[in-house]
Amino acid sequence: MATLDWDSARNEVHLAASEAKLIPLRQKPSETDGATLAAPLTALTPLPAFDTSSVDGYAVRGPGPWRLTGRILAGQTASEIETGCAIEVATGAMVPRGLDAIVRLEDATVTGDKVTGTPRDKPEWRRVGEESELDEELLPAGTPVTPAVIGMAATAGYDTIEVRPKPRAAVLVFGDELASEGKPGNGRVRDALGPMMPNLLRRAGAAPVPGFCPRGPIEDNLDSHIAVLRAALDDADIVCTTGGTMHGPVDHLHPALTALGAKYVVNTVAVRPGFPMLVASLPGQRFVAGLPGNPQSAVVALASLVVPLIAGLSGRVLPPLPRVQLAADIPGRGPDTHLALVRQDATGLAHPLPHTGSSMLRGLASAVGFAVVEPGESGKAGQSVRLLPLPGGAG
Ligand SMILES: Nc1nc2c(c(=O)[nH]1)N[C@H]1C(S)=C(S)[C@@H](COP(=O)(O)OP(=O)(O)OC[C@H]3O[C@@H](n4cnc5c(N)ncnc54)[C@H](O)[C@@H]3O)O[C@H]1N2
Ligand code: MOO
Repeated sequence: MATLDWDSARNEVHLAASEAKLIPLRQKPSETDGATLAAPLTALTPLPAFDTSSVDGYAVRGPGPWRLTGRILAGQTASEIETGCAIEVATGAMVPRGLDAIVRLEDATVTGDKVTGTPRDKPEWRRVGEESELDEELLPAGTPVTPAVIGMAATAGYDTIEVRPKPRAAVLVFGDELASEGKPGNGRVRDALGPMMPNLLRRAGAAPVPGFCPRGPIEDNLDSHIAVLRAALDDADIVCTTGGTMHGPVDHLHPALTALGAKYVVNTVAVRPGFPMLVASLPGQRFVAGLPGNPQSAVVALASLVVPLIAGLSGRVLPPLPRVQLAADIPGRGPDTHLALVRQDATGLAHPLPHTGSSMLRGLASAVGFAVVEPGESGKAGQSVRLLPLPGGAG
């Protein structure tokens, strides 16, 4: 399979994942934070569902003074008000039919059962259907569920809503040279990706699979790779592997994928760093994302391909990329897209960071994301470019 340009690779992954969208579930709104609406949220009643007082005061009909005949508290039902009468109403209460105005508590004088006062110019109650008509679409399918969406669903009277869950993700770390504790040295490096990737995936909207987030370091032989991939694919929609994407003596990812019957969606991308990144689909609507071993390259691959994978499986659009203005020049990388680490200052200007080698994490740790320098171009100070956000990146 030929190397794809960076935008095509993202689109291909999003398309393949959209065709394998996760099956919707019905859940209580409060349990759906981070999921995605599988169907439009429509108004089950007009909103508000009844004319509702927006102040504490007196509903009145006809010219004053008015005779105080009753009280309606929030939660009670209201009938009609007669001419010449006043009914005390609380904020949030249903207003009586036929009212002309509401006189605020602080604008009213009550003497015995007589109410006088002057209503304000604007009506002091919310009209039925003011926010939405019955059956109006409040939010489209594909909307990410946030706490505000949960509140909207509850307000609209939903006991359950139909959502696609967060894709379940596993992380398999390959590399016999990796140590899980202690200081690096004597040919061994600390595993940076095992601790980092599950947290990045969580920030990117996936649900880490217990026991597989991370799993590793996995022994560098083909049988171990096949066995652990098979086990992870039982429980995960997305299995992210780190390392072994090349064809060195102990790089077993490609042969393992072949043994499992995987089909490449993307296999290498014209982007620097991170070009050996891949996404493959497996039977049962499962995906493997092969992230290169160099730590920054693995993160580039996650932001480039796994974020669209999560979006597609969730039934969301490919997240549009914001734009930033560059504070300084950034070199291009010939025919490849260059993803350059940047931090943003308080005015929003994007400053290129030092320590950008693909084996380094120092620049990444201060980055908001990657400035996208287009193929064949270089970035110029003052230029507006796309920003690939780093999930959970520095603010
Ligand atoms: N002959 C060639 N060799 C390499 C090329 C190339 O074009 N021709 N490209 C280099 C680039 S660029 C990358 S990126 C890597 C990708 O290699 P792999 O995905 O097979 O990764 P590994 O070889 O397993 O590891 C690469 C590097 O990263 C370190 N590593 C791996 N995992 C971790 C981890 N969890 N935490 C910290 N560091 C990790 C590993 O020790 C290696 O130094 O291929 C190049 N080679
Ligand atoms: O492509 Mo590598 O991922 O530059 O380090």
